[in-house]
Amino acid sequence: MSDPLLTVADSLKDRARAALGSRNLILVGLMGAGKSSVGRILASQLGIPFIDSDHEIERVSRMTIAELFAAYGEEEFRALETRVMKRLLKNGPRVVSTGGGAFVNERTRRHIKKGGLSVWLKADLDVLWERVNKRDTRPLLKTENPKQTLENLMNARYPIYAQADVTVLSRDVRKEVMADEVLKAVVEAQKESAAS
Ligand SMILES: Nc1ncnc2c1ncn2[C@@H]1O[C@H](COP(=O)(O)OP(=O)(O)OP(=O)(O)O)[C@@H](O)[C@H]1O
Ligand SMILES: O=C(O)C1=C[C@@H](O)[C@@H](O)[C@H](O)C1
Ligand SMILES: [Mg+2]
Repeated sequence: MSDPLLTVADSLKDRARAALGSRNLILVGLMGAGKSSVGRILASQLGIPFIDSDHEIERVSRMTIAELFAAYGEEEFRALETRVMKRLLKNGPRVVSTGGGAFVNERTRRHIKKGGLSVWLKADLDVLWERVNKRDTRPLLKTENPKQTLENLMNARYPIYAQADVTVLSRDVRKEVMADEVLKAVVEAQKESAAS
């Protein structure tokens, strides 16, 4: 006899996959929200390709994000990010994890809105700080008080991330649990848009 729990999990994946159709599933949110790690799990569960825009930018430029910021500055980085995102979102379905500032940029946001379903992984300051303070690869946090900088970014960006199609609370639960919550939110979003 089949395991009823497995059947429930399988049908969630199937329902989310059907709800997505040929659209991309695009994860947005601040540094440390879990876009890259949860995105990878989602892609494997949905059986569709996974792309991380930060990695794609590093691949095409053959430089790290930190090197790009240092050599060309944030403005040039954003212009490159917009071009890369536009290209990545032309075809779907894919799971695309974005860099933390991608959705904040108006042009990039337009490509994201056109290219699929955007999901904001929303987390509180302490959760984000616990996760990002372990590595110093993030150029925007190389300040005297990086936790305060992170809080300033939250205050400036949260009203913009709130424009995503769907919001999922990112908490200290297993990444697989977070991925399941995103799948449920995708199914719900599709139901709501079908009903309206
Ligand atoms: N649900 C979770 N529980 C515990 N740790 C997590 C969870 N989600 C992510 N992490 C950890 O937090 C760190 C940051 O996660 P991740 O790189 O996925 O974030 P991100 O949103 O892609 O950040 P960035 O915008 O900087 O790329 C990683 O070390 C990851 O393993
Ligand atoms: O929040 C941001 O603006 C950034 C987040 C990272 O993912 C990188 O894209 C880069 O470090 C900028
Ligand atoms: Mg990431």
